[in-house]
Amino acid sequence: MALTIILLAYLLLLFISLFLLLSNLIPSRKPAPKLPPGPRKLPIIGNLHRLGKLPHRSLHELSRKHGPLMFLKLGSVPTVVASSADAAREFLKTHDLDSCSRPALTSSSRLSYGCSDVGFSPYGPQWRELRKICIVEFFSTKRVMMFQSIREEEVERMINNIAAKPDVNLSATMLSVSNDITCRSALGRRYYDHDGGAAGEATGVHEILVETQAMLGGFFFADYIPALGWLDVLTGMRARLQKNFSDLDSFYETVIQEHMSPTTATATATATATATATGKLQHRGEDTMDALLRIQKDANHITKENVKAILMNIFLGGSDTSSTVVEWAMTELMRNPRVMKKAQEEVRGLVRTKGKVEESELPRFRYLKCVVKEAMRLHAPVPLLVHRETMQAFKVNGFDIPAGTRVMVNAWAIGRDEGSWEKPEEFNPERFMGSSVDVRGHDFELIPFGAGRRICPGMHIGLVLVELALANLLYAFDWGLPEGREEIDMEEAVGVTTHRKSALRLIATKWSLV
Ligand code: HEM
Repeated sequence: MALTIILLAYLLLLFISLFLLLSNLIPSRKPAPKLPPGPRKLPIIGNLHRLGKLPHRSLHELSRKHGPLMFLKLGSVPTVVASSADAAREFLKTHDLDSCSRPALTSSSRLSYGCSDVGFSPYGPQWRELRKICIVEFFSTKRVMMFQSIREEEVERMINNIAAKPDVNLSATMLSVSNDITCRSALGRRYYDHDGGAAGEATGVHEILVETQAMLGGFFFADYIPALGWLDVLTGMRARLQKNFSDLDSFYETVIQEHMSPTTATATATATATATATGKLQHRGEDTMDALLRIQKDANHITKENVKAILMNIFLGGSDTSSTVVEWAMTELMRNPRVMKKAQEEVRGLVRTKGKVEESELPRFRYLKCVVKEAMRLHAPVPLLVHRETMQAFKVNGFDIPAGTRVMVNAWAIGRDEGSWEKPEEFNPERFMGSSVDVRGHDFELIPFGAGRRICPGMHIGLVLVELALANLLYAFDWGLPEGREEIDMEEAVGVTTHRKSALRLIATKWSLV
């Protein structure tokens, strides 16, 4: 009996030893992923404290130490940052399909009716369908041509306003012009009062959009440490977001009602082209809003929320970005009189006594195009592009990029990368003369519009507006600083789009050939 017990105990021990041995040989857990290098993380917040006020600059500094492919933990969110052309190519081309979704952030989700739009929608059938609709109804060459007269009229109006009041807040003026053009193209008329504010300051829907920008660039705990999301209520951010959402929603409702009301319907049907002095009704056939409502009526699954969310994309994309490029281009031209003179000579030499620059002339301005590229290289308007999220795990340069990782491509840092650019801090448009490097998403050292599946669909509209506005500003006026000012500061404001911190105030002197 005792022998049997000893034998059983021995067999049990043998079994346990074998089990332990085998479980050691066959690891039950996957090996830890080999993540790209990055700074040391703190408990709970990870690397959140390293983002600073201007994340594109802080991340650029960090990438100097940790390399162009860097891994951070922002709160509990795994994040990879690409800061060179090669690293960007990996995410926007080689692994574009694996990394072309968008994270659902607090503000973008709310303002896009739960990601019912194009810009913040996750990758999938809904995004594909809405993007296609937008490309046909707003971004196609046909539509861009249709809106040409609106752009030319609004830029001419801007030039006349400046001639009347030569002490100009160019930042506000440009924002108003691009907002007016977007409103007239997409909604059929202007929607705010230009002259209500001082010195070109905007009022009405424009103010709402400024707040929208602040919300999209604002910090929400819920986006990084979900367990602390309740702090967003205490900081007042939730209430601000809700107020902004309600303001935008009432604006969309007004526009929709106007487009559905019989008077507007008649105006649209008869395709009137009445440009009134007040700019209150300026329909030119079907505008984008009419088209979206038509599609919504025909396709049951396109909701009113989809329509409103797409409008938000068009407004944000259309107003803020192009004006930022002109703002920084003029800033750099003021700091570089040689370049200013050369650009003015080109425009004035080709346009001569015509009195204004029209869109048909833009292809002839080779140097001006270089100025625009150089301004976008040094001042990428959306410095971290729009954040992406990986859908699959994949490898980059031997490092693991897990699924669900947030991807930030630092276009601002790439534009200043010594590996891609000679003397990157210098504003030197000549670097593009005779170079094939372009902004259209093929040359990863210059990607102000992003690249790959999510590339900006409004690139063509944006570029035309920037070139038209800049060419007219350079043609019509000589520019100086206000009295007592010797130089222009270069500080950037906080936000998704990087504007100047202080408005660009300049004095315009009318130029004429005779
Ligand atoms: C100079 C002008 C502009 C610049 C620099 C710019 C920049 C960008 C960037 C960087 C992205 C993100 C690309 C990515 O994720 O890879 C983007 C996306 C987008 N932009 Fe623009 N943009 C401009 C003009 C416009 C205009 C005029 C519109 C519309 C009227 C517009 C509408 C959009 C939309 C809807 C998206 C989202 C695309 C998607 O996620 O599929 N943009 N833009």
